[in-house]
Amino acid sequence: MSTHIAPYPLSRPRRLRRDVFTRNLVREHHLTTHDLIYPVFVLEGEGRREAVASMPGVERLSLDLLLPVARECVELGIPVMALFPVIDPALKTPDGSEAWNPDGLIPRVVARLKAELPELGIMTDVALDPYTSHGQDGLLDGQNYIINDATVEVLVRQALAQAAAGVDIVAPSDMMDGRIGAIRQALEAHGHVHTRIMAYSAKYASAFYGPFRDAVGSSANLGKADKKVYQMDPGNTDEALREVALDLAEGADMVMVKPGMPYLDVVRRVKEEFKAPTFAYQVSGEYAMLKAAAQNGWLDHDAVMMESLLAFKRAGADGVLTYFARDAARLLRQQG
Ligand SMILES: NCC(=O)CCC(=O)O
Ligand SMILES: [Mg+2]
Repeated sequence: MSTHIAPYPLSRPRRLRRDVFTRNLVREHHLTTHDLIYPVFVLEGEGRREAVASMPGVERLSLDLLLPVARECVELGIPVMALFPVIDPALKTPDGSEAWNPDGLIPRVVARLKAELPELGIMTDVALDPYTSHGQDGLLDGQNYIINDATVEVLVRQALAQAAAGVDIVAPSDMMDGRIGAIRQALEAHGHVHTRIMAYSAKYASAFYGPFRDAVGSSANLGKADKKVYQMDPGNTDEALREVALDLAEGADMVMVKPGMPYLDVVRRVKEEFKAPTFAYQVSGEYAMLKAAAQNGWLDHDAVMMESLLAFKRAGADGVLTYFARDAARLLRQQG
C-alpha cells in the first residue's frame, strides 16, 4: 500500500491541503442532500405544534403543519421522510392494536402525503412501542418477556396496513427474529411487490434513544424496563453481521445500523461484508448532545453537524437518518 509513496521531502502531504481548490479536488467523500432521511413526529388533530424539550429544533406536528415541512424536503432534494407517530395515550393497549388499524394516524398521514407529494419518499416504522401501554416493541408473555413469533404476526399486519396506505418503504425497527421474511412474504402475497424494506438489522440496546422516547411519549410507559432481550448488546460486532445476513436473505432491500456515531465501526464492517445499501441512524441522543453543546457555545453547530454527517459517508453509509436533515440540506444549498 505505502510502497509507491515517495519519502519526504519528495512526498509532502501538506501540498494537497494548501488551498481550497486542492482540498476540494482531492476530497474522497461527500455529503449531498440525497444522502439524508428526515425523521419526523406526527400528531393527531389540526394546528398542533409541540416542541420536544430534549431535542431542540424538533417538533411534533399535526398533518396540516407537517405538509409544509414535507414540501420543503422536496424543494431541498431530501429523498425520504420517516414518520413516527405520537399516539393518544387512551389508544395504547398491552397488544398495541392501534398499530394495525387501517384508519389509524400513520396510514392516514401516509395516504395524504403520497397524494399531495408523490415525489417524496415516505418511510414508516414497523414496531409496537408507540402503541403499547408498556412501551415495549412487542407483545409480552406473563413474565414480561417479549414474545417473538406472536409479535411477528402483528408486525406483519402493521406493515400491510402501511403498505395498503401507499407507503414506499417499511422499516421494521423491532428486532424480532424472522420478521423481515414474514413481512416480505406477506407484502408479495398482497401484491405490494414494490414496497421496499429497510431493515433495522443491527439495532443496539442503546441509552442514546432517550430523547426519542420523550418525543413519541413512550418513556413513561417503559419506565425502568429496558430492551436488552431483543436489541443487540453494544459489545458485539460479529453478531451485527449475522443479523444483516439474515435480513438480506429474508428479503430486506436496505439495511441499517443504529445508533450511528458510536457504531461507525459496525457500519464499515456491514458495508464491506455485504456491499448492500447500508444506512445509519444518527439517533436522538446524538442529536441532543450536539445541539446542547452548540447551545452552550461549546461547539460550532453547523461545523459539527456537517462533520458528523460526513463521517457516516466515510464509514461507508449510503445515507443517514438524521434530525439535522433539513438544517444540513439548507446549508448544502447555500454552499452551492
Ligand atoms: N425506531 C426509531 C427509534 O427508535 C429512533 C431512536 C432515536 O432517534 O433515538
Ligand atoms: Mg434480526
